[in-house]
Amino acid sequence: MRLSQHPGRFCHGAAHLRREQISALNRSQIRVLTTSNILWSVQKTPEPSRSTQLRTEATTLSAKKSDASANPKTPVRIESNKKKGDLLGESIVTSKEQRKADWAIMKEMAKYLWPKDDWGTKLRVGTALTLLVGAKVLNVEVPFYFKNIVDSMNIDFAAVGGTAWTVAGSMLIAYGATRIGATLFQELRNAVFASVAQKAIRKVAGNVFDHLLRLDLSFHLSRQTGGLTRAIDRGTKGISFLLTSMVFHVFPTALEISMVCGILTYQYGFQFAAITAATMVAYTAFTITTTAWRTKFRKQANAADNKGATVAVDSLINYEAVKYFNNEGYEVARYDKALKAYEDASIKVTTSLAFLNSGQNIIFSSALASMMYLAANGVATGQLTVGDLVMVNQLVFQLSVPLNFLGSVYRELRQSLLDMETLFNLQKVNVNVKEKPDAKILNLSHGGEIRFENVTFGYHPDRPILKNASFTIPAGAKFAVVGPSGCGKSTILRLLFRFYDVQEGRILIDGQDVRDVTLESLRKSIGVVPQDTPLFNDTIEHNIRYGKIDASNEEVQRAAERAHVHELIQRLPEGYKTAVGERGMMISGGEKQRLAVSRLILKDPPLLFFDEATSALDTYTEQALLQNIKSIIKEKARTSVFIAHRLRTIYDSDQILVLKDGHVVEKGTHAELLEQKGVYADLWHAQELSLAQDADLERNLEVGELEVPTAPTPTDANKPLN
Ligand SMILES: Nc1ncnc2c1ncn2[C@@H]1O[C@H](COP(=O)(O)OP(=O)(O)OP(=O)(O)O)[C@@H](O)[C@H]1O
Repeated sequence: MRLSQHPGRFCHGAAHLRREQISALNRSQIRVLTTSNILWSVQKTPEPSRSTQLRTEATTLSAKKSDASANPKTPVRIESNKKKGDLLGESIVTSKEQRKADWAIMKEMAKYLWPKDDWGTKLRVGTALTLLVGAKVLNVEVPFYFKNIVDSMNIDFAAVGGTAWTVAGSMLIAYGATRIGATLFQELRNAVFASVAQKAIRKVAGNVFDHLLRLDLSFHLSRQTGGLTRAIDRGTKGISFLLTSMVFHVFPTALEISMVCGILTYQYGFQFAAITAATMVAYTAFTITTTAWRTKFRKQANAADNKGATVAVDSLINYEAVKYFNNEGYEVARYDKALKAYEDASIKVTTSLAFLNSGQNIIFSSALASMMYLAANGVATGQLTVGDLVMVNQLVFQLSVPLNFLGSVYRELRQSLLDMETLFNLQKVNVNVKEKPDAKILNLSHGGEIRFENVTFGYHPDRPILKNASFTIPAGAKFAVVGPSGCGKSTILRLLFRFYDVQEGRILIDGQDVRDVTLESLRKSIGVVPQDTPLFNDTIEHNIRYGKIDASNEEVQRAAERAHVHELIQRLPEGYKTAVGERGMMISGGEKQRLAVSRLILKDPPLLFFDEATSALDTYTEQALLQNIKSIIKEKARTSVFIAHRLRTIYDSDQILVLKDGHVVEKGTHAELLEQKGVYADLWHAQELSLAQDADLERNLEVGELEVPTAPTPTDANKPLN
């Protein structure tokens, strides 16, 4: 059972909780509730304490997402001069820019067609081209045989005697064989070329994925997963089309048109060739201009498609939040809005396609009719035979296939280029946190002392989170960071891990600036148990082993034992093979935290960070796990940093740092801080008081009916509660 996050609502409602309702709560929940209300009032922050917040990752994720996306200054830089919306193909750019981008993509793709040092691919492309020329030559021969068959049949069979076979037999065989040959060559060509396109797809998709994983956290926090995956999907499909069309459509159609024009000129004079050439020019010009006009509808459809996918994925990821607030109708309406936009754009795409098809057909049919008129005239004047008339018809008609193709190819080509542009733009997103070319391997020979020197940092320049913060975490010490929610505790870890770089000051580990060492050695040295454990939609075993991919089953089990989760896993019907669900939604928050500790144990790093690592555990499991964490820290004298709201979990630290409003306000041991009677002392007393109350509450629960005390108001935060 979860309770209201709102302190005000809680104090109002809790007073009226009846005995049976209270009994239904588990005791640790009651304790957490009272503690958090006191904390809230002591800190005087408008936010409820983290302990009472719904701990669904979904809520956190969406909150951070909206936070990041709401701010236009999200630190994502894109090299191109277009807006961020371009990433998903949403903004309309000028045709000149578009052409430049198209050419860049074509050039890039040409590298995959003729890759340096890859003789296998070159051989395949060469063979495919030879087969293609063969198929086209055979194709152009078909009308010749047809003409000869018609001419040889143009006799009086009754007078001459014999059959069609004796008269036109060889021509019929040649006609059939040429047609079969052309088809075989074409299919063989497709088979030979298939691996070239597939290899290119694999390579580009792999590069994009690799780049995405290297991008900054800030990019991923502001990403729209649904739209992104859709764009990648379309982009990779576009690669295959672009490569195929570059080799099989543009080049061969040009070849076929030239051959037909040549034959017509040679056989029947320039008039025929002139009509063919004029038709080609008109056809191509019409296709290009109409397609350019239609492109904007396609872009709109793409943007709406991405939006729809984003809304759908976001709603499904946040399924629990949707249910908590009965917002199914709202989500469906949001999705429907995107679908409606897609519907409108798609209708425009289809109607404009009808216009394009009709125009192409009118141009082509007019040309065919004119040629037929010229040929019929020739037959009437005795200059041409009926076979010639048929041949002209067939030659020109045969052109309609590649031409029609060319029209749709151009259309699809534009579409593919658009989709691929999104894909290629993703590869251009800049990584802000870069490794220096001369970066060194982090050397921890001094035991892992961490020093923040005058560090100023804000996710957005106008809202600093840490302000000139300086402190030292001694090597091998147990160090704690406390302070009100949102004061920047987790930010310390993100900076140390170099998810972000500081704006001023520097962070040193054993005297080395984190910006001067390789990212790999830095991140390898730091182990983190985060607030919200990211889990893969796989088995428990896979998720634990993620700390050390090559760990043996025994190592995995040993890590689980030390994290106090082994027994629990064994009780599950499928044990270590139990699936945890998407983002670990099928296991509890406490189980997730223990899996995170198991991972950390397997990773075995020298510097440890625990960001509210035990906040979701009951007191008993928390104490047991903390004991084990202590032994892990001690066994190699590791530097460890604990971020905690519950001061009882960190009071025995070698040093405690109190942060407030981005400043270090106090530091010292527990005893020293109590002596100072400052923020820490207030928090400590408030929490102790609440624990005493919890004990009372638990005792009273055992003896009879009771009213839960209301939460204190901010003004009486330090007074004893009744
Ligand atoms: N990626 C981000 N982009 C913008 N602002 C952020 C981002 N991450 C955190 N913040 C903001 O920075 C501030 C400090 O965040 P941080 O997570 O360090 O707080 P915290 O002290 O660990 O809080 P808590 O105790 O609630 O975990 C918060 O106001 C938070 O909203």
